[in-house]
Amino acid sequence: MAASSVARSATTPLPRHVVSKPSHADHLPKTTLSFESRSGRRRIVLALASVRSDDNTGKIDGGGHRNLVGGASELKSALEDFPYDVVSKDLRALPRPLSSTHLSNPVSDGSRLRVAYQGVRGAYSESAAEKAYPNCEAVPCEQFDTAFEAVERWLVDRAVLPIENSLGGSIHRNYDLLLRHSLHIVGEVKLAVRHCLLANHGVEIEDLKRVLSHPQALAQCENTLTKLGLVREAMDDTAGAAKHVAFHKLKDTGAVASSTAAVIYGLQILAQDIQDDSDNVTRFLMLAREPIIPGTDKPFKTSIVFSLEEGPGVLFKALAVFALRQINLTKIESRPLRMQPLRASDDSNGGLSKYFDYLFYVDFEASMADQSAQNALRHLKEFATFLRVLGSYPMDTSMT
Ligand SMILES: O=C(O)C(=O)C[C@]1(C(=O)O)C=C[C@@H](O)C=C1
Repeated sequence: MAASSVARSATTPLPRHVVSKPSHADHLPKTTLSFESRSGRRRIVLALASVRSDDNTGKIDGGGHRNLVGGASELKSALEDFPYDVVSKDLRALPRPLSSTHLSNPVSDGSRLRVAYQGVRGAYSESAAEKAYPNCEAVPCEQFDTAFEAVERWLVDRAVLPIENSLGGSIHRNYDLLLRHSLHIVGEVKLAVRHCLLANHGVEIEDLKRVLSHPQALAQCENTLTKLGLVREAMDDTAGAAKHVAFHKLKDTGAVASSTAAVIYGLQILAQDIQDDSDNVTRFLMLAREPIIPGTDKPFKTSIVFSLEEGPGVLFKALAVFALRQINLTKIESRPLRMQPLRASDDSNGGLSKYFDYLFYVDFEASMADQSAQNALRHLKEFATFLRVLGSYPMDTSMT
């Protein structure tokens, strides 16, 4: 927290109520009060237990609760309860993730490409954003939806979000959001994910009873965590789990996260490479407001989503449009058609059957600039009830 002070004036009264409650991912204490300087430049955030700011005498000093001058006694005692000293200066200086409430407040210095990712500093998604866009300004977002919205509202230029992992499988939420939003896939990036078991200094592996992490990360370390007999608890992201363990100085709880998160949050690494397979790779999508012009100068991939009529062999027919043209499919995923998950239809026995309705997401190895890809999609359109091209983009052919 900065050491400047903000005086209270008649025109800028202190807020009477709690400004925001932290989300599951925000492990700063229970309540956050924000104060803005009159110039609007400096924002001071006090994170407290529940406080009424009925102080009408003094000023709040941003240097910390020990410097609080002339404030309400309630505020003072609340600040005393707040475990301030568990947070290092660096930890407090970290950017707070964007939440949907921040989305009406655009900030940009206009210089570096701003790239949204889900999680807090030290998340694998941050590394993926930096790999996809070297020298970018990686912008943390609380949720996947927030990252989509941040691009749509021009708060950031791109988003980099996980879509599948070689051990844990698909990140279904992002498949659903791809359809709900109108962003374009402009690239992909693969990241080798090497998980560590982190804990506070002085804690031994035998002391641990629980472990916190992102559900995908917990799933990728299933064997190790089972062997250790640890109770798993889901958090919004791996680095958020590390931050929580550090902030609360937990002694019986570890986190599954990256070695970068260990450094940022001052934790020790109890075990390295704890994922079930050493080849653990997450594929991330690069998303933008505008599509890129597909080329043929390098290997391209195209991602589409479609739905089909109910009937024998329709999915076979849909996939055949690619096989007929020697186009290789790299991924197929089906998701419930949420607007209309069940369809009633006359069945051959004269009754009324109910079918689940699906959306099919397919990635294929061809550029939309290739005639064969255009022909395949024209063919598919003849019987698909819905078809959207999500993007045609250069393949990440690196080994990670
Ligand atoms: O929690 C993180 O650090 C993330 O970046 C999220 C995420 C995911 O959603 O799959 C990304 C990569 C790993 O597969 C584990 C977790």
